[in-house]
Amino acid sequence: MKIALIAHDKKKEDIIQFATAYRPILQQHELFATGTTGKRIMEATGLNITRFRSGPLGGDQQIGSMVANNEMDMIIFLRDPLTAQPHEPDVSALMRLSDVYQVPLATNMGTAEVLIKGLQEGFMDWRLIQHQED
Ligand SMILES: O=C(CO)COP(=O)(O)O
Repeated sequence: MKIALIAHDKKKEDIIQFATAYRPILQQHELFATGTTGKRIMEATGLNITRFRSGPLGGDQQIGSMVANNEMDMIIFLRDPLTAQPHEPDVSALMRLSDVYQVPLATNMGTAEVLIKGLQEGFMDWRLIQHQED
């Protein structure tokens, strides 16, 4: 599966903890991230991650483009709900596209844990069938 990992600045430590805790699961998949998030996770965990631009410079849009091409299976996006983001339209656009294409997207740690455990249990296997149809 192709999984995107994204976190706003105040959630970077949280996503590093998440990636560390679930490293054995994550390393079985193809990982993508926005620029700074990916760099921080790679440094902390050694996971192999394809990095896009930083969020404010278009990284969310690049991941959105993968969603629109049906090339992204899951998004973990730990958002900071208490800080205004200069690129809020890009953030909203990514969430909108995920809804358009039925791509599971977690915006907080609680949902992220459910998604990653569900992934391990095979709850995402429907995406494999969809890939075969493309
Ligand atoms: O701003 C972001 C998502 O909207 C994240 O970008 P960075 O990973 O580059 O900090």
